[in-house]
Amino acid sequence: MTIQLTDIRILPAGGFGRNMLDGVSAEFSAGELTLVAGPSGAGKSTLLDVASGLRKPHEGSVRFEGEALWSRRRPAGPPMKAAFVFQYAEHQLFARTVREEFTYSLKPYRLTREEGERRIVRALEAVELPQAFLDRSPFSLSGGEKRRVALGTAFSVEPDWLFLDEPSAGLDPEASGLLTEYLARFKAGGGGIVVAAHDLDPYLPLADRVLLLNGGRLAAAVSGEELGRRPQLLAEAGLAVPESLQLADRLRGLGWDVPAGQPLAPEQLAAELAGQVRLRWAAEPGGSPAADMPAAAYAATASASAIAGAPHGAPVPSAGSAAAGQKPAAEPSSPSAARGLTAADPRALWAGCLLLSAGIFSQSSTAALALSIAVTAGVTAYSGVPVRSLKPAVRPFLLLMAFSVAISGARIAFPAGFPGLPAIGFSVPDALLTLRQFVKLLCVLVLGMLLPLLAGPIRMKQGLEQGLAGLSRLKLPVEAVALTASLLFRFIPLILAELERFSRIARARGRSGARPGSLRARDLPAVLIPLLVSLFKSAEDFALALEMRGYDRLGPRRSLREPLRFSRRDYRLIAVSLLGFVVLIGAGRL
Ligand SMILES: Nc1ncnc2c1ncn2[C@@H]1O[C@H](COP(=O)(O)OP(=O)(O)OP(=O)(O)O)[C@@H](O)[C@H]1O
Repeated sequence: MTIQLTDIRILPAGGFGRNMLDGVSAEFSAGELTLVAGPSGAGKSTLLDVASGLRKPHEGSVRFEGEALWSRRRPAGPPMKAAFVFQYAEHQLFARTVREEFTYSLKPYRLTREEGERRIVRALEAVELPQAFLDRSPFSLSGGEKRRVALGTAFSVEPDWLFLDEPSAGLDPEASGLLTEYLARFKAGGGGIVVAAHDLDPYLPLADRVLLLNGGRLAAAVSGEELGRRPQLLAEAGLAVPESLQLADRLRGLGWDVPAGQPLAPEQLAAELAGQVRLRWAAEPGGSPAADMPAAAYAATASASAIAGAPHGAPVPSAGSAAAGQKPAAEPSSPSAARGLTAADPRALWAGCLLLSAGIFSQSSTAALALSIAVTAGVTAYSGVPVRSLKPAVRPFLLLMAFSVAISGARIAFPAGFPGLPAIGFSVPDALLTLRQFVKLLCVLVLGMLLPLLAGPIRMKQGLEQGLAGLSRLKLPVEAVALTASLLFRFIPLILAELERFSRIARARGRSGARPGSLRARDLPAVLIPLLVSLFKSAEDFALALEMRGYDRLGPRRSLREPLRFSRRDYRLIAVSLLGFVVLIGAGRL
């Protein structure tokens, strides 16, 4: 069984910046542990999402057992019995009790009650959680306990594939040891494991393959053994050399015969060294330690302590040479690098949007509407906002438009001598009338959607506040209006993000038929209440954050942001929008 990724590309989520994954090809095999390493933001979690089928790539192919995993927007191909543990355990737990978490994970497998119970008991044993935890709320647990519950629910489904994102985050050393033991057994039983991790030490001894990512690109794909021999590859990919490899390197420098190749776990390394000490003693006449042994042993211990005390990730001398040529991780694009409209003053964007919308609304002839469409398309293309960011709102609008046009044009006439078959017809002029109104609305919708994508909710609110500041002298609640508008713009993406989170949970926990970003009707009963609770909680967090920032008592004094200032570019933007408005009005009168 293999999962094959070919030339995968994931475009940046907001439409700007570098690709989240850029031309990555990799293969994951059953019976192997693939370790995905890389600095923060390198694309590790995104790669796990793609490999497990949680996320459809924008470009490239994902094949499981030789068959494509996606057919258009839907998951297809042979079912992959996979379990996923997210980077943040709290992102995947939602039920009222730990038992319900297990029940939710096991439901798609239609097990008998006894079998389900057996799986739960075994999973709790594997993560060393007492059965009493079954009645507790996942949200009353500590970070490490939540992580154990998330791992336990993944183990309970006895998957063929395990995808683990930073699995030891929050785990104490004992639990981390239990996890690696479990993974070794899982792998020996033929299961495929893909782990994304910052802390490579626990997983290197088990790793068959290591993928090194940097800035969304695959910097190297090597076997665990090769990485043990060439730790400098890590430094070249912008990563610190893990302590286990640093220690092995130091010990080698001190004359110990540490085997090159697959990195050793600390206890394996200790056993290796102890074996060598015994051999040297045995080789001495009378079986006593060689004269230089205590010194060597002391040096080994000292170097181990020095490494332990060294700042995390400090390169050892031999790897340091490579570190000198270390590539920095790709810089995120800075605001000054933001191009075109993203850098514009939000007041200019508001003004431009209002002017063009007013021009579009005044249209009635078909030719003038065609001009409106051209203007909207031109502005969208110039803004650089990817069309796919507009799809979630535009697609349902187009459906509504098609439906309304069909209904408004439909004509049913019953013959005078009823009963008889009704005459069905279609009035093109009436349908066109509706179509024109909808096209105007569509253009304005698209222009309106560009605003928050270009300016971001905070700058939009600031723009409104400053732009309408003069009206506050007339005792108009300018600040409240600006806050309401910006909260609306903020809350809609939040609702969509929560929906996406629950859709991800559903798919990661066995509901493979669900489309990314959506929930199937049959999953709703289990997730609807937690989804609503989570949204109310977010609303409460919003309110609390606003209160803490003095929105309820400090008035304008609490604003610490730099005031916005118009630049030449903003005046040009308004002038061009004004010109667009005049042209549209003129076209409407022709
Ligand atoms: N929801 C999101 N919206 C916008 N950009 C995102 C989102 N999630 C991730 N990214 C961006 O995609 C890139 C890859 O992110 P990813 O989470 O895959 O990295 P990672 O290697 O797992 O990082 P870390 O080790 O910090 O978890 C990053 O540049 C990140 O900023």
